[in-house]
Amino acid sequence: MNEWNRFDSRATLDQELARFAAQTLAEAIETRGHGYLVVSGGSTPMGFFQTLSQNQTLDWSKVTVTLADERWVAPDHADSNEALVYENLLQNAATSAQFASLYSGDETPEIGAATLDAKFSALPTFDLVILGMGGDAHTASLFPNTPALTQGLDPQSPHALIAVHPATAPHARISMTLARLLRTQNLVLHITGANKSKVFEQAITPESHATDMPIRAVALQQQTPLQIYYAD
Ligand SMILES: O=C(O)[C@H](O)[C@@H](O)[C@H](O)[C@H](O)COP(=O)(O)O
Repeated sequence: MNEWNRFDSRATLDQELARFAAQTLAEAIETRGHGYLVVSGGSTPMGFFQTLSQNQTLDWSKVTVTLADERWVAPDHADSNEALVYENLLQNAATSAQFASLYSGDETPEIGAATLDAKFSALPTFDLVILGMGGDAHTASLFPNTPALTQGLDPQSPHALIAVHPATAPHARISMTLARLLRTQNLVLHITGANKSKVFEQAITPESHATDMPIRAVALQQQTPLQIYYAD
């Protein structure tokens, strides 16, 4: 179920992923009048964001962008994924896109998840979800060995959002559950560097467990085919 798309350079990867995203969103607008794109934070997607933001043929006013996860910080904080998306993706041609924030402003991500869960559960099937992965095999904010992981990886979870307190990364987080992330027409894992490729390969070996390597649950699920976009 995993299809690798390997590119010679990160620049080519960014261009091809931007082309795929734009084409997917254009088809969604054509068939149902609106496109839904879920992106991830971190450093990997910056070039992709900047490339996609320059696409002038897409009717961005009919696109909603949201995030797979968010750090529980105000949107003007340097570590906010929302800030990253505004500064790099919702620019140029893409300024007319709508953005659905995962940050409610509540004191904790637990309250935020409760506040926003109904809204994110009710969003239609996404057109494209683009995940990243950390060197510890977390994806979105589904971190290894966190109490919230059981619910986060439950394919039958009735929740779209959970609160996460990673022991190994800064900030409390809010994350989409795997169940919500998989309700998408297209699922992409965007990774760069030989180390991440090795981590992914290790996660899918029979000896690995999703509690230690959450990306395993994404890679081995049978609901939505996973496309891996990769460059060294
Ligand atoms: O908010 C976040 O941190 C992310 O959404 C997270 O899941 C990210 O995708 C990976 O940690 C990869 O991050 P890098 O691209 O920085 O390696």
